[in-house]
Amino acid sequence: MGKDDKYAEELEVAVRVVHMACSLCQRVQQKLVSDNGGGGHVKSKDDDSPGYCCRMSSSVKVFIGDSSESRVKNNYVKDWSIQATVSLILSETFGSENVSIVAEEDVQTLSKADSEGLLAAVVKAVNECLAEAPKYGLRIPDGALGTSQILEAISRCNSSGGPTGRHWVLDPVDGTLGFVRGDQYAIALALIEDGKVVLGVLGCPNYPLKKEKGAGEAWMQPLIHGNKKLEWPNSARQIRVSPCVDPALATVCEPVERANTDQVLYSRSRSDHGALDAFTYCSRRTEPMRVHSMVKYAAIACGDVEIFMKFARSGYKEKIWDHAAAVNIIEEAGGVVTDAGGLSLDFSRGLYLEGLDRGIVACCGARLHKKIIAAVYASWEASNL
Ligand SMILES: Nc1ncnc2c1ncn2[C@@H]1O[C@H](COP(=O)(O)O)[C@@H](OP(=O)(O)O)[C@H]1O
Ligand SMILES: [Mg+2]
Repeated sequence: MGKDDKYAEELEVAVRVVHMACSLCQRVQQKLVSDNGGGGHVKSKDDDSPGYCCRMSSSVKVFIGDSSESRVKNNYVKDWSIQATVSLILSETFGSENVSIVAEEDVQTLSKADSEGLLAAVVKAVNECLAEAPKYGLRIPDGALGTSQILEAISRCNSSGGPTGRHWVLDPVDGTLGFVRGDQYAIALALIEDGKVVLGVLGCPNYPLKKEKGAGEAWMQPLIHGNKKLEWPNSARQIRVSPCVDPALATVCEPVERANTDQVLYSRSRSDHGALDAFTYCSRRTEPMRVHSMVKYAAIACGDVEIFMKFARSGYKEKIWDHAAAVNIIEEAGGVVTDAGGLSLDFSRGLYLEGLDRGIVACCGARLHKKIIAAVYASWEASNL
C-alpha cells in the first residue's frame, strides 16, 4: 500500500467491487461471444458495411445481429446491473446519505412499463452478483433484493458532481463495441474530492485489472478465478509507465472507432507536416495500436505503450466517467495527462470535462509529454495557416 492511507477504505471497497463487476462482465461476454460465433460480425459506426446502431440516452449504442431495440437494451443489462451493484455496495459500506455517484446509465428506460423483462434480468443479475460478494470480502444488504430497491440503487447514481464534496464516478462498462466484439472493455470507478480525482480503479478483464491509490503508487491486481477468494492487497503488484522519452521510439494508442476522433485533424497532421507532425512523429516505431475503451490508458500505466491522444469531433463533450479513473492511474504510475494546451483535465465542473482545449494527450512521462504537446501545437499552427 502507499504512504497516504487517507482513502484506504474507499480504495479497498472500490477494488473489491470493480473486481466483482469484472466477474459479471466476463460471464456475460463469454456467453455473448459463444452465442454469436466469436462476435466478429458486430458492426460499428465506421465499419464499411452498414451497422446496427441506435441512440439511447446520450451515446450511440451498438449491438449484435438484428436491429430491434430490445436487443440493444438487452446488451445494457450488465451496465445497469453493475451500476446497481456498485451503488448498493457503496451505500452499504459508507451509508447512502454519504454517497454521491455520477454514473453513465439512467433509470428511465428500465422504469418504463414495457421494460419488465429487462428489469427482471437486471434484478436476477444483481442478486447473482451480490451472492458472490463474500468471495470478494464485501458487505451486502440482507436478503434478496426486489425491483424497487434495485431501481432505487440505479437512480441514486444521478449526481452531477461539482467542485465540492465527494463524488464517486462510474462507467459501468466503457467500450461497448469492444465488449460485444469479445475484445477490450473496462469498468471504471473513481473518487473525486473537492474537484480532484483522489483514487481510480480500472477493471480490464481482457487485460489485467489495474488499480491505484493516491500516494504516487499504481498497482495491478490479477483477477481471481473459480472459487478462490480475492486477496487484497497481497497479490497486487506495482506498475510503472515506460521510461521512453523519444517520440520516434514510442508506440501510440488510438481508438478503434475512427468516428470518435477528428479525422481531419488526424490526417491533415499526418500528411502535411513531416517531422513536426505529432502523429507521424510518434508512429515510426510501429503502427498505432487501436484499442477499445480506457484500456488505452491502462496500457500506458503499465508500460506497454507510451502515448494516447484523443481529439473528439467538434461538438462532442468528453464525460468525466470516461477519463477520471484512468487519468489518476496514469499519473500515479508516473505518466502525464493534459489537454492539448498542456493543462490538467478539470474534473470539478460537473458531468463534462468543461474547458478542454481541443483534446486529450496522455504520455508515459513529462519529457515525452512536453515534446508531444510541442508537436501537436506545431501541427495545429501549421494546419491553420
Ligand atoms: N462521437 C464521439 N466522440 C468521441 N468520443 C465518443 C463519441 N461517442 C462516444 N464516445 C466515447 O468514447 C468511448 C469509447 O471510446 P473508444 O472509442 O476509445 O473505445 C465511449 O464510451 P462507452 O463505450 O462507455 O459509451 C464514449 O463515451
Ligand atoms: Mg465510456
